[in-house]
Amino acid sequence: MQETGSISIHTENIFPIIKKFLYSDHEIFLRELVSNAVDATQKLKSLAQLGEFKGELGELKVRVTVDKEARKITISDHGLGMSGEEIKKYINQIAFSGATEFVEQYKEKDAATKDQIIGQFGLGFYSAFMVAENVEIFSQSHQEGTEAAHWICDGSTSFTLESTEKAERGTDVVLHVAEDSDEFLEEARLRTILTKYCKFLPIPIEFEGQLINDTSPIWTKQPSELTDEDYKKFYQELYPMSMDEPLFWIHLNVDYPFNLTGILYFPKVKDELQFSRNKIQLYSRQVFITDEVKDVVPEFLMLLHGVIDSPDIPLNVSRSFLQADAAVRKINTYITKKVADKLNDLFKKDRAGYEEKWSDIGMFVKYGMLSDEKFYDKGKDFVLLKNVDAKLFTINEYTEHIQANQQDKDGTTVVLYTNDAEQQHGFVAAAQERGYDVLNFDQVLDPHFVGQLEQKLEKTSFKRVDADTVSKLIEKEGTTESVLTEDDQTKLAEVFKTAIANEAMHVKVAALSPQDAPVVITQNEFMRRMKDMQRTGGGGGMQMFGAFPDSYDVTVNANHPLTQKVLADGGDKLAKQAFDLALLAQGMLKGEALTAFVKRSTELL
Ligand SMILES: Nc1ncnc2c1ncn2[C@@H]1O[C@H](COP(=O)(O)OP(=O)(O)OP(=O)(O)O)[C@@H](O)[C@H]1O
Repeated sequence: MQETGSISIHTENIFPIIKKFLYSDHEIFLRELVSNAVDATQKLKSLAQLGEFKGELGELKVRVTVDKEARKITISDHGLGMSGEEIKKYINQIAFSGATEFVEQYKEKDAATKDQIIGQFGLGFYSAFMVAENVEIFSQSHQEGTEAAHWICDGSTSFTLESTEKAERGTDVVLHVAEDSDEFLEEARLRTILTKYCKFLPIPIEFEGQLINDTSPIWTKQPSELTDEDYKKFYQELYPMSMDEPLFWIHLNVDYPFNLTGILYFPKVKDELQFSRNKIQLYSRQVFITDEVKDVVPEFLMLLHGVIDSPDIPLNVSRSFLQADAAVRKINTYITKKVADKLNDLFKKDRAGYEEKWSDIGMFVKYGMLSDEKFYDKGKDFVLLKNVDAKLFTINEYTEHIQANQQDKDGTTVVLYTNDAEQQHGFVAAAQERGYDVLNFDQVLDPHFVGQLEQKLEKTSFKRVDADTVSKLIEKEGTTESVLTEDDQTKLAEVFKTAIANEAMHVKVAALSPQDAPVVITQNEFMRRMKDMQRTGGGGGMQMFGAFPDSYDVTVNANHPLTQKVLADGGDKLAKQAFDLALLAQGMLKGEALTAFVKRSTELL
């Protein structure tokens, strides 16, 4: 038999279009052809299992070889093969119409969407023409009594089909590599592509005599069959460059209402701003698709590593469509829930181990709570708050811990925190002396997290320890009486104002305990937060706060022996000294002012 013919498709010359537009992604031809070979092999295995194929299966390997001299790449399988009629049906019709459909969709899209389609659309068999000027198929069907067939085509709509001799069952696809695709004749290049896309395919893939893949990666197995070592080993396999072991992992496995398996690893995070290059890899039936999993994995979990395998993730559509896709949304929700359950489980079953890992997982948890309401609802039970003594509490435990001592006169629980325990040491110590507890909120996300907790927790407010003098941080019933008359207080304030001589420092005299410091410099919590937000790009209405210079409250303690001495003395030297001491305690005394202070101190001594 010999036949030449013309393939009937709607678009003439799809070949140049595909070749031109898919330039950046030519390498996927190999993924497509090897996947087809694997599919054909698996189909034959299924037929054998069903008893519909009774012959010898033999060794079911897919072989890829390259002959640089002859400019040939060959992909051979021992799968179910095709008869001449089947080639006409599956290749001439299905493969070509798939490519036509692609081009039609593609032509309508704008440039940005085009970029996204590339690499997500399985172009199938036709992608061979991105690198080959001629493609041949030699195929022997598994069905007894069929002649082997030989098909040749140059990507245009005409083809030749003839019968041939082929000893073994299965299909050889031979690519005659085009002039402009020399790179694909390099063994190293082909090996890299195979390793990228075919590393976990379910049928052995041999390239130039070497096995490329692990046919049963651990995500396809049951968790009960696996040990911790297996998970760690697989992590190494996924990220050979990674130095650290993962902290823990989640084995995903769901078959209804969508199909998904995979393993998500929690990595060790060295510092918060280090964004990892190890990304989650997305597979579809063990074929690598992409590591751009945005939209499939919730944003806050992008820091995780691992693999997700799902045939239900539509790969042939654009990004905007993906976001709206119901299956993708469900996958998102499922993953979020799984991660929350795992964390909750770790927390419940091994509190000590969980606390040990907290410095690494704290950021995920807080980020998750901030970005996802549902995650907040779960996370509030296992998020931990650390105090300055490095003790960890859940939110409930903490509220209970401070309730008795840190309620103000209106019954609001006041949570005190520091964002820099070193710098605010004086304030922290003063609060602790009062029996107050102080939390450490010194991570990048903490300002936002404080804001969120304040909104969510009833009758609770948050104050940074240096937001006010210790007696005012939590306002209780009953006030301390001043030992000074009102006249004296006004006089005292004047002395300090003159001594400080700075518009940004608002002096006020208050009756604090004699044990408190003589002078305390604070920045109002509200004003400070507004300015912080403005600095981190809060924008909008915050602009006006940013425009103000930093301003501070200087509280002079009327009941402290030193301030009484200042009043008796009348001069501003002592006042200046007391003010500078307060600045010094906060690390705000610098440069010339510091030199002047040291000089004055020596004189006073
Ligand atoms: N190595 C092969 N052995 C047997 N049949 C094959 C082989 N390669 C391709 N085919 C047949 O040709 C058809 C078309 O292949 P093509 O790769 O274009 O599309 P597909 O595999 O159906 O879908 P996809 O676009 O996801 O790759 C296949 O469905 C299959 O029936």
